[in-house]
Amino acid sequence: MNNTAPLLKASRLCIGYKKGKKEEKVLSGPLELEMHSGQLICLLGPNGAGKSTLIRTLAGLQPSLSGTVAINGKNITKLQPQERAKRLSMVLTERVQSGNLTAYSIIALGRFPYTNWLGTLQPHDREIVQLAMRKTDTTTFANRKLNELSDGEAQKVMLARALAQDTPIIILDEPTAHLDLPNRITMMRLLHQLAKTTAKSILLSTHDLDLALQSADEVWLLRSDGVLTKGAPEDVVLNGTFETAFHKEGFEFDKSSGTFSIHNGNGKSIGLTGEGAPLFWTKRALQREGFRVLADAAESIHIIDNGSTLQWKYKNETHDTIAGLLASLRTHYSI
Ligand SMILES: Nc1ncnc2c1ncn2[C@@H]1O[C@H](COP(=O)(O)OP(=O)(O)OP(=O)(O)O)[C@@H](O)[C@H]1O
Repeated sequence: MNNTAPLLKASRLCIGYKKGKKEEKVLSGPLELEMHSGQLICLLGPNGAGKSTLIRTLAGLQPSLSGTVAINGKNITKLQPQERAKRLSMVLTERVQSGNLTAYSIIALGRFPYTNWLGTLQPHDREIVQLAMRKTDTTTFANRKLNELSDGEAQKVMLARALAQDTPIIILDEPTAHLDLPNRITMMRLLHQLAKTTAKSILLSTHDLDLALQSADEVWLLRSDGVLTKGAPEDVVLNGTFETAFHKEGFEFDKSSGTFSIHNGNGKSIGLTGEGAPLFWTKRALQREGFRVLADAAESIHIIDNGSTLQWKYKNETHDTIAGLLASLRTHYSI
């Protein structure tokens, strides 16, 4: 429980679309949601569940079917655009049509709620823009035009713009979508640090389940049937809610490693004893071969770690490599 007043609060919120005059397509609700200072929240769910719809509704970019969204206790629909822009910034996945603007100009636009009608930047505004560029690693392409940047570079520019806007709430729709793995990790680490060090409240939607489980303070799991469950990442994994939200025939979620299995089982089970990295990687190899690694299996593999060497004992055989162990298992199990 968080006892501080929420920065953003949704009450009895129903999200979806109007189909004609009377009919509604309700995607989820009624929802009770809160975003608190210092929190990084990851919104997860399968394709089409309604993540973007929820994000747009919370940011006031699309109307709710019913219920309210309040920022600092004030209904978002009653906030003047400039007032709202000082409290909430938004990063969308789609590329903005920027004409010929440079990355710097786009990032500087983040200061618009604070500048005069001419958009003149004061030294203080320029400092914030520079800081946003340093944090997002966009300084090197500041003078390049946005439409000449890669999708990943453009995405970093849009985050820099949101940072320059310097709002207590930041909402991002799939900010890691176009990034390579190192940049995805950097982005999630940056957002996590921002929430902690600047007391911002950050909500993002993502399909990067592993990174979300590692970095979120809270996850919101939106299932295809519209049910939304909230909790600490570790709680939703251990109580099975996480697995249920992504349940699909032929997929298996391994709670001990926090990963989905991409391999079809061969119907056989095997036991495994060992520790640390050798245990983790041996289990991965066995799962790739289609084995279910179970504590009560009839036969077991034992990993012997002598400090400088590793060995895998199976029946009366000893193997020096995982490849050797797997070759032996294939022979024994005729797989
Ligand atoms: N303008 C619209 N009018 C009616 N239905 C819409 C509209 N936009 C989206 N939808 C539908 O709403 C549902 C949720 O879409 P949404 O984009 O919110 O899902 P999502 O969880 O963000 O999906 P993804 O992970 O694929 O990005 C989908 O069935 C989609 O077809």
